[in-house]
Amino acid sequence: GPGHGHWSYADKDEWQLEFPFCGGQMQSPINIDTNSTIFSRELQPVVLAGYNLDPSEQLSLMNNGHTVVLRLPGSLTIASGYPQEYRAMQLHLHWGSPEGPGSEHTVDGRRYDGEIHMVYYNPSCGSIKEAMKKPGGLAVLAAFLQVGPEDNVHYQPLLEQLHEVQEEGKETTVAGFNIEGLLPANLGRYYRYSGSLTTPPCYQTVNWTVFSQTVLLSKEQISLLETTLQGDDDTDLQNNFRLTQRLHGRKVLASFQ
Ligand SMILES: NS(=O)(=O)c1c(F)c(F)c(SCCc2ccc(C(=O)O)cc2)c(F)c1NC1CCCCCCC1
Ligand SMILES: [Zn+2]
Repeated sequence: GPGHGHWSYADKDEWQLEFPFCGGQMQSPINIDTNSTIFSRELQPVVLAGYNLDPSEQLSLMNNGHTVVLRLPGSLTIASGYPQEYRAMQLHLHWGSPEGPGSEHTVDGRRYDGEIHMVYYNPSCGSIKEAMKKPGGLAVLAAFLQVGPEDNVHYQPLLEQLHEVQEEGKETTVAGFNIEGLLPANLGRYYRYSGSLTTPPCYQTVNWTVFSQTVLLSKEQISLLETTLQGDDDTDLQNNFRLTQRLHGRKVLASFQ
């Protein structure tokens, strides 16, 4: 609850008492109504640079009580798809439970099993702390996770370490791997809109990209994500998604017709 700066997905209606931006008019996530999106030929395919990390590189993986976060080197950049330069900060996941799906964005009212967020900052906005408070200071590449017929080998380096960070606050390291493999193959078909962090402090400074093509993981991999981690006071870390927010007149662009 409000007052001591700590928040949970259980009291998401009270976030705005403590974090005023959470009650703003440019909040995320949103439902993407595919009949209302506007095609924009300016939206070029997203091109990523520097993502095939050498196994000698050690990345921090941490359970921060709200999600599992993989810290990313700033050498990972978005080379195209945005007019500004963006450098990677971290990636994290959102998921549901064995009882139901847990993506943050929805498409035509459909919630997917999970969602990956790769978070970037615009270095011309200064430090990360300054960038996250400036419009366009942050960019998030989002992709939906969906149950498919077989294991997704690209997710194994992450998922096989989850048991090492089962408790809140636990941290481990993951050897460098091909981070781009965590995203869909087709980075040319996406939705773009201006929104916010989906967690307090809900800064309205995020340039969102939501890929149309989903990422397929096996049922066992999705189940591992849903049943391994613990949040506060040893409760299962599940359903770590915020409900969709009103557009308040915002337009959602599409890179495809
Ligand atoms: N979907 S999202 O991108 O808004 C998002 C979430 F939904 C998230 F739930 C999270 S995790 C909750 C926020 C948090 C808590 C602890 C720590 C820490 O101990 O270092 C850090 C962050 C989370 F970390 C993020 N992304 C973060 C937002 C907080 C800080 C801004 C820069 C990194 C992006
Ligand atoms: Zn997120």
